[in-house]
Formats: sequence, C-alpha cells, structure tokens
Amino acid sequence: MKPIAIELRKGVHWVGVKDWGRRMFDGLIPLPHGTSYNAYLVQGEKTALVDTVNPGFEGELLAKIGAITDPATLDYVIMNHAEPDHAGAIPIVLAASPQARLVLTAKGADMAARYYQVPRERMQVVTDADMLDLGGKTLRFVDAPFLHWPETMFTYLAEDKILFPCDFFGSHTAAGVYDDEVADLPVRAQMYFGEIMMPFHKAGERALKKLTDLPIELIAPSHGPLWRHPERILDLYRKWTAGETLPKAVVAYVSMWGSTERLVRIVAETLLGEGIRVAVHDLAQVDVGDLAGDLVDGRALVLGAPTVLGGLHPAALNAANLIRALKPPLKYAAVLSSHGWAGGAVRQAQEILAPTGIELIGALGVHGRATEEEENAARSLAEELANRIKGER
Ligand SMILES: Cc1cc2nc3c(=O)[nH]c(=O)nc-3n(C[C@H](O)[C@H](O)[C@H](O)COP(=O)(O)O)c2cc1C
Repeated sequence: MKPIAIELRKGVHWVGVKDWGRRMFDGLIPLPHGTSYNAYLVQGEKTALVDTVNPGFEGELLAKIGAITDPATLDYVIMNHAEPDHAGAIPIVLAASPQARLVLTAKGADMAARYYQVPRERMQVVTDADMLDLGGKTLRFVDAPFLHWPETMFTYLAEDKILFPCDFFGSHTAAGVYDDEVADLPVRAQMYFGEIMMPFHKAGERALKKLTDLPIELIAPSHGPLWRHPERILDLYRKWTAGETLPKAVVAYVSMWGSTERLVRIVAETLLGEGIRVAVHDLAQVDVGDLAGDLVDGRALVLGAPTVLGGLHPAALNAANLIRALKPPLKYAAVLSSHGWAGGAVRQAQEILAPTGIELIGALGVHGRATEEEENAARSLAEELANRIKGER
C-alpha cells in the first residue's frame, strides 16, 4: 500500500494514522466511529514532526514521512502531550532519526524520561517565550497545562497560521480530513470535550485567552478532522469552557423491575411538557461518550436508581462518581428511587452529589411501585425542576 501523506499547505503534511477499527479508548470510552492519531510534518530548511501516533502504528508513520522525506533526517520531534496515543511512537522515531531533538515542556521532559526513557541530552525544553526557526517556517509554543495532562502545550506555525493543539479541539472519529466533511462533527467534538476536557474547563478558558492574539487559519488537532473553519470550534469551546448551559435535563437512570423507570418516565414527560430538552440515558447500556456529551451543556441532572445492597445500583454508582469527576456545569439535580425494604440509594446519591455544588431540588424514594400519590409527587418535583431550569422560582 502506498503511504499517503496529505498536503495541508506547502511544506506542511498530515502524516497521521486512521484507526478505523478501534472501538474502545482508555478502557472507558466507546469509539463507534474509530479515531485518528494525527501527526504533522513541517518542513522549512529544517524538518519537524509534530506529535506521533499510537503504539503499533510506528511503521505506518515512518512510511508516510518517508513519502515526503527521509525519516532519518528529522531535526525535531515536537511532543505536545506525553500520552501514548501521541507520544508512544517517540522511541522508534528518535531511533530512526538519530540527530532529532525532542521538543517539549519541562513537565513533558520528566514524562518523556519516565514513559519513553528518552535521554535528557536529546530533549529541548521550551516555554511560551520560545520560537523554533526551521528556516522559512517558525514554530511557537503555547504552554497549556492540564489540557488534559500537566505537561501539555500547543504548537503554532506562524507563517501558515496553523495551530497544533494536540487533544484540545479534538474528536474521536476516523472519518474525514476537514471539519466540513463530517456532518456530526460538532456532536463528536462535544462528546470529546465532555470526556476529556470538561474537568479542566478553567485551564481551557485560560488557554483560549492565550490564543486570542494568534491569527489562526487552521486548527490541526491530534484526533479527528482538522478545523479549516476554526471559528466553528473556537465558538463552541468558548461556550463549553465557560460552562454555558441550555434549558436541558440529563436523565440518567437504571431500573431492574421498572419501578424507578416509571418515576423517570413521569419526570421526563413532565419536563418535556414544560419545554425542557430531555436527554435520557439508560445506565445499564449507556455510551459514556453520549452521556459526557450531554453533560457539557445540561442544566439539570435527574438520577434514577433503585437500591441494591444498601446503596445505589452499581451502574448508577459508577455514573454518579463519573459525573462528579467530570465536573459538568449542572446547576440542579433530582433523585428518583425505588427500594424493597430499608433503601439506601437516595442517601448515597445525596452523599456523592453534596460536594459538587449542584443544588438538589428534591429526592423521591418509593417502596416498591409508586402509589398514585407518589406519582403526583414525581410530577410536582419535575415541575419544580422545570421552573428552576427556566430560571423561575
Ligand atoms: C440484587 C438486588 C439487591 C437488592 N438490595 C436491596 C437493598 O439492599 N435494600 C432494599 O431496600 N432493596 C433492595 N432490593 C430491592 C429493590 O430495591 C426493589 O425491588 C426495587 O423496587 C427495584 O426497583 P426497580 O423496579 O426500579 O428495579 C434489591 C433488589 C435486588 C434485585
């Protein structure tokens, strides 16, 4: 197979890999559309490789570089992020290109030593103030810690106004090269933001501020299509990092015998009737990416779960802990539950949500199936929640 490198600008090529068949990421996130590991070759008088690829694809990366230039002649390898899906091929690339130096942040240097045993003498530590003159192509660096590891940075190619932000602005899909070629890309990008960047939204806001002075014509992230309409994703990221929410409830529930589900349906229907957007996720078969995507702009959470062994059903326990860890901008919550004897799910849900700052509007626990009175209580709770979501008391 002839290796294909895609020319983005004169002297700038995509040399990444499409992993069409990958179906799971981080042992947590389903990948229904696969993903890509984007790496970029920038050629002035000197040559730099921006990021590498997931282990197992080193040969494909070197072949693509080889379609443009001899991989043994790289001068620099830029490590924007140390995670193995971008940095995993570094040992093989450095071995293939003996004079290449690895360009990274100070924290990146520690990680490259630890994860990839890169000798310090091959590293070149950079900060915001630094530039790398390739001769006709100039790389600048933007320190962007915790997007999404401590060592992360962006690389900016001044002449072509291309930003290489690694995972920031990324999306998990192997489809397409550019943003306008993938119809559901904003949805994919929102899921990715929810899964990976949302816990670090404050760091994201700071990074966006740093970018305001940089003219950007192309955003070339490390996963998913490139944004040749950068304002599309910049606009979305401004909203998402600021925690802007919609009049929307994320309903996450699990039910073994239908009693909790009955309450969930009543609440979801009532919310819909009140003009609230409702995104329902059955936690027994949820795609974590779908849930995380909905949490990015949801204003309220409805958590529904029966008691199992004195606490939340395990699927709901897992989801509640994940929701707390992802730090979504949710403002309000309601808990719905059914139990068989002593209960415990509602108490555990309250304990998990208490430190989040999400205001618990109400919790309804019923013994077995809800009575008519309890169903009316569920309706009232939903109306109260709708009012709060709409900003009415
Ligand atoms: C495996 C299992 C464990 C349970 N553990 C408890 C428990 O510790 N305390 C309790 O009050 N009910 C317990 N129950 C009863 C359920 O909470 C009860 O049947 C509830 O109505 C189920 O709600 P659902 O119809 O939404 O699944 C348990 C049920 C099952 C199947």
